[in-house]
Amino acid sequence: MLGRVNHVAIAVPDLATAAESYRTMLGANVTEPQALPEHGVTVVFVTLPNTKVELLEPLGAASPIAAFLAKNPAGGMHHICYEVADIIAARDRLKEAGARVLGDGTPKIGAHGKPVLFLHPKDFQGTLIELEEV
Ligand SMILES: CC[C@@H](C(=O)O)C(=O)SCCNC(=O)CCNC(=O)[C@H](O)C(C)(C)COP(=O)(O)OP(=O)(O)OC[C@H]1O[C@@H](n2cnc3c(N)ncnc32)[C@H](O)[C@@H]1OP(=O)(O)O
Ligand SMILES: [Co+2]
Repeated sequence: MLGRVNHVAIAVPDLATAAESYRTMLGANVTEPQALPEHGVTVVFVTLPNTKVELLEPLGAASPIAAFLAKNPAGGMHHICYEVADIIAARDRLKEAGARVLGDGTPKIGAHGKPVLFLHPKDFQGTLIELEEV
């Protein structure tokens, strides 16, 4: 069911500082900020030869990452995104297996313009999983 790792996401308290650190300290190629109010985050992507790193900061008062940053004020690894060919089939298989699909189960359009869903971290070894249909 799982394809490539599309991205690994790091929640950060300040996106500009984090992006600059990747550019100057790590010599990385970092995209410009993308505000995604429907997700409650602003993101940049660090482009790598084999995958991406998504740096994200809260956007708006109801950001889903606010509680995470309250617990991890310096930031930290937030989620891993796996690619799937058919997100509805993946969702239904996971629900059948007893996994909690977050939200109402309807995929949202993610940062790459593709449908995404999230799976509860408590069902996957303490790791928040995002699925992106490619
Ligand atoms: C940019 C768009 C898109 C893309 O295209 O890439 C994105 O990536 S958007 C990214 C932001 N959106 C989301 O994260 C949506 C899914 N997340 C959620 O629905 C919530 O964050 C959550 C996972 C349900 C947690 O909600 P929260 O308000 O933090 O609830 P709790 O504080 O009660 O947490 C419950 C429990 O889970 C632990 N937790 C929370 N977040 C994570 C995490 N990222 N990784 C691992 N564990 C996490 C939290 O510590 C609690 O555990 P206990 O304290 O042991 O109960
Ligand atoms: Co993501």
